[in-house]
Amino acid sequence: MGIGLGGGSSLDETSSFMVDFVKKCGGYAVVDGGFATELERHGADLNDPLWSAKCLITSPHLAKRVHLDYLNAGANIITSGSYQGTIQGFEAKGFSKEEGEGLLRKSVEIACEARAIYYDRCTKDSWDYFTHNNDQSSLRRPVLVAASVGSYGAYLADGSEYTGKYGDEVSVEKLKDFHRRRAQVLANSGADLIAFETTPNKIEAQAYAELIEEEEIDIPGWISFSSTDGINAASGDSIMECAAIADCCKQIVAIGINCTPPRFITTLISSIRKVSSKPLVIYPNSGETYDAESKQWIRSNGLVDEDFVSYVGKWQEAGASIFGGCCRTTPNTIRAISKLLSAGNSSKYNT
Ligand SMILES: C[S+](C)CC[C@H](N)C(=O)O
Ligand SMILES: N[C@@H](CCS)C(=O)O
Ligand SMILES: [Zn+2]
Repeated sequence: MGIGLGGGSSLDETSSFMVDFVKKCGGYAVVDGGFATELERHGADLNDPLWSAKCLITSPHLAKRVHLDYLNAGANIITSGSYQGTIQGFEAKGFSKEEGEGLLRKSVEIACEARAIYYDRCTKDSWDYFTHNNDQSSLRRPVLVAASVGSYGAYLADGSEYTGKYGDEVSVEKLKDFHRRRAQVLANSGADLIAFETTPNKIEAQAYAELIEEEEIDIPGWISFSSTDGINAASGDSIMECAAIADCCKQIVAIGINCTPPRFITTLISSIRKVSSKPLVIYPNSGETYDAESKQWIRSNGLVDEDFVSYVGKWQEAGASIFGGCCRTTPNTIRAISKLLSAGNSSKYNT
């Protein structure tokens, strides 16, 4: 059972959802890292139009394992394997619409099962600890399951989530039609929130915001944007204009930047802060660049986990409160982020 608001929650409850969750987690929350990256580390071949969503068909056990890896590393929010899983994409593989919808639901079920396993272990561990130490300090962390929605560009599987250049024929209406059914299915899947990830442009943010209102999507969500220059969204649209669209939507409870090099994040946070006071979720990639043709990441500089983690304090100072990693980050990254933030928290309480 999740700790989400569930259907029929009031707008007031929704608007404070993420603020309350972050408070409950101790003033910051940790998101998981690269789902696809960790699947690959376990041997999955994701060279496929469905990319990480391929595992929903071929290796659901691995998906559960990856969620558990991230929970064990300290994540408070895990994102489902539905990023590049679309009903259209499943149909192209020969599945029926109903089967495609079933695979989307399954992505959330797998994440919920991982959370249940994690909770069970925590209960057992803390009971063992309590009986031996008379201390309840190892009680379980709060965990949300976020249903991932990748952009239209992700579905195109040509890397256009990093360009946002969809062509003149792609309108807000067309994007709404593209995303409609998946958003409805995921909103009713048992997820606590929807994560609209790696959004490269303004029209897609507009499409999400309108869809949420029109379809009465009644679970909270976040919209996070990609950037390739640290100033604008990936398409070149102003990040402030993109964030302002997300800010106007009541169901959107956090705004973010993901799958963007760490070195670009601080300036983007400052820009978003000019137009929104909603919680900010930051989960950059490793700093490498994605080559859509070979489906490989190309190393652009020598960033390693430790370098990534050294930025986190600056992002917190700039006003973000939810931190994690995206592509090419691993449970080690998430473990290091968790450690750093909890050390910061205990030093606050000790001074
Ligand atoms: C976030 S990107 C690395 C996902 C994969 C991309 N949409 C592709 O299919 O090439
Ligand atoms: N969370 C996604 C990637 C977003 S860019 C995944 O790893 O499947
Ligand atoms: Zn990513």
